[in-house]
Amino acid sequence: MSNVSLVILCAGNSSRFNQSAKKQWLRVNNEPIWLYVSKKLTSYYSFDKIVVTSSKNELNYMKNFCDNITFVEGGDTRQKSIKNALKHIDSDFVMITDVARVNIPSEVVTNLINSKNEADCIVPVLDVSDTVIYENNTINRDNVKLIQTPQLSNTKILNQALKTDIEFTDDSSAIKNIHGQIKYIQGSIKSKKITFFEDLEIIKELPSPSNNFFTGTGFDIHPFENNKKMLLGGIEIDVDYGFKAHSDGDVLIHSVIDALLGAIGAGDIGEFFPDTDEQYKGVDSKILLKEIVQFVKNVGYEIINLDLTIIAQKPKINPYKQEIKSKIADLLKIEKQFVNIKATTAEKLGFIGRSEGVAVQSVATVKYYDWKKQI
Ligand SMILES: Nc1ccn([C@@H]2O[C@H](COP(=O)(O)OP(=O)(O)OP(=O)(O)O)[C@@H](O)[C@H]2O)c(=O)n1
Ligand SMILES: C[C@](O)(CO)[C@H](O)COP(=O)(O)O
Repeated sequence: MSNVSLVILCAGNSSRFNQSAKKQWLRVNNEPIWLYVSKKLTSYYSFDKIVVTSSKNELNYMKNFCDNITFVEGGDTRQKSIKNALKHIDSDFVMITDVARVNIPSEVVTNLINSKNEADCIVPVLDVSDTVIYENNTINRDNVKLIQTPQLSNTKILNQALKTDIEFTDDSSAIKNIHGQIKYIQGSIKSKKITFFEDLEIIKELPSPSNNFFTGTGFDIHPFENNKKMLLGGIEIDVDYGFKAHSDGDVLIHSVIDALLGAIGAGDIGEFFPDTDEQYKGVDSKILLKEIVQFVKNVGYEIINLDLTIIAQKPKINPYKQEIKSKIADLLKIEKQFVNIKATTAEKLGFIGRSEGVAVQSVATVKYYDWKKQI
């Protein structure tokens, strides 16, 4: 046992990166950055345990990628995410890093490990080579250091240091606040963090996302219910019956959601919006689809096209096809030409043939967001 655990902080919103995909979900070949970073750091050193913090809605999805990482829900701030992660650490030392420092060199990790008994927190820093102005006055740049991650802390002392309401921007500042001992070691320009879109330059040497296309299928059925508004594909259908359901019953949108989740390997609609949850009672399915489209994009995909088959003895679908296409294209934020709708009866066979309900089958295709093309 090495007595050192690794925490990769990955629960941020990536708001300053300002792209449809979050920075932690950019792909290197088929690997999201967070997994790439985790594999890289664990190739340098044999950590006791690897903990990755995740935002609440990405936590279950992350678990689909590997079994040797403990995934922990992050908090509203970096520091709260660290506190949550520390609850899962039982080694004496913990190395904590930002996920967006993608190119950390092995020497930095080795130097941190080798210094672990020399202070309460070991911190890689960089000197500043430009002139520095602070509140309009030029100050001695030799006194200015840029603090990086990973930082290696004594777990007990870090836990103690974080028992505060003060929000620190890094672990060493919290430890310094309780008069812990800090040792600064040489950082690396290669450890620079991706914060803004322009910072993609940092990873331009890494392989592009793979050109793979991914497909997913969706299927949903709802029975009719009299005297209810019918919503299908996000539009109102002019009949005096609707669909029986926990939500608004939009069987087409539910099928599309499952196809999208299938394409990105994220399970099914019930895992995101359980039909036992009161908050989804009567919910507008367009809201659910918007949330899923956002999720698909956040975790690093672009939607290519959608092909739908509506199986209905009644109502007649043809008069509504164009309007449904426009609505779905708008919700998916793709061009209308990439949404296809087919309708068929069930030839009077079975429950659909007896006009008891409608089924919709969908196929969605997605590909990775290509960050390299954006540089
Ligand atoms: N509540 C939070 C906020 C941030 N982080 C992580 O802490 C690091 C801080 O880096 P930063 O560049 O600030 O990431 P974001 O918070 O995602 O970026 P932004 O501030 O632009 O939204 C990142 O690894 C981020 O995922 C976290 O785990 N939990
Ligand atoms: C921890 C850190 O990376 C050290 O420089 C930095 O403080 C993180 O800052 P951010 O505001 O979360 O980008």
